[in-house]
Amino acid sequence: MNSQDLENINVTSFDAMPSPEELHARLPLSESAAQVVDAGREALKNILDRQDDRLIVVVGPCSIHDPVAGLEYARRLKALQAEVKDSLLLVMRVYFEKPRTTTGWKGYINDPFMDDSFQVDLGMEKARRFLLDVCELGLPTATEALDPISPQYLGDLIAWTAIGARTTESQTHREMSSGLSTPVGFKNGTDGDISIAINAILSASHPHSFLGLNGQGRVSIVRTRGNQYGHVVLRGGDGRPNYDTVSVAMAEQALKKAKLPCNIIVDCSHANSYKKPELQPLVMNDVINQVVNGSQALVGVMIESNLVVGNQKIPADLSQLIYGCSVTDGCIDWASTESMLRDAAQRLAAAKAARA
Ligand SMILES: O=C[C@H](O)[C@H](O)COP(=O)(O)O
Ligand SMILES: C=C(OP(=O)(O)O)C(=O)O
Repeated sequence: MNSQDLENINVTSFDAMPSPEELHARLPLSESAAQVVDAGREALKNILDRQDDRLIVVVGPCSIHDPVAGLEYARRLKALQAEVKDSLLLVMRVYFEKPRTTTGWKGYINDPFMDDSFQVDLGMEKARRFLLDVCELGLPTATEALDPISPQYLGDLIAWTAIGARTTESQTHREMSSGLSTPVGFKNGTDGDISIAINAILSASHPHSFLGLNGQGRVSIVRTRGNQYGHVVLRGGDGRPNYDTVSVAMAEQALKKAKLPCNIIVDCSHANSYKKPELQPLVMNDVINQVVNGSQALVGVMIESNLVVGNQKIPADLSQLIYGCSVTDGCIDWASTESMLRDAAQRLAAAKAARA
């Protein structure tokens, strides 16, 4: 017997990917996109450092599956940005990698044509093209980093990163976060446990050495500095919300006990709205009340929003897809998004004026 008889028994093939440098050469970062990414990251860090009193709003589709609809969404969000920019820092959710509870479509990178052809090489290229387009419109982007290799391909176009509820406890994701160039929001677990997010912030703030890929696509020992901009994202769990004042105060106490900055973002979707998109405005309203009433810990919100309300199953005949409607979690529609963001901006501006 030799190694070949014993290894990769359950692997059917290895198909080579272009290296991160090859993809960067094909779709280079433009000067205008670079300015947007850099300014977005700086603004996020300033909010986390309390040098900027605006609220972070990570808003956009649960997942990108149609770049045409995604860009239409981005254009609308960009127009709204001008109106609310004094109170809100808008960062568009551009999620390409979906962690599934069991199985399901795993996102635009994994299966860009939604036909189980899994053309990951094209998915990565299309994802990079889309991020470039959004940044060039003038919007900073947010994504979930699920695959630890993807940031080498896309990281220069991202301003904010989430580690999801299913991976916050994973050492691989904590190590990766320690080297990411963006602030990183760690979700509480699907069972509602926030201690794993706090442990993740602590772990990611330290240097790590681990296996990864360099720009040439060569397996490397990655040595990181540690990321000082980790924070908690409360998304509810175990069928219960955790955005209320008591839950936020408990999260704040836990952060203080761990000697970490008290920076909390509330995800208005997922278990905080029982996965019912129409409840997201109520969650957002509650968070704005808390901020207006003086909460020091709440620095942002996340909203799952699309052109059209709700979600749809991926049909066998893709021509039947509803334009602008999520194929993963349900989203609020554009009109509700606009009115939620305008309302929040007005209330925050009025509270600031009253304090002045
Ligand atoms: O935000 C997305 C979903 O909640 C997450 O990917 C899990 O989805 P699933 O339970 O439908 O697999
Ligand atoms: C998967 C997501 O969230 P969570 O990790 O909180 O389930 C998401 O925001 O798309």
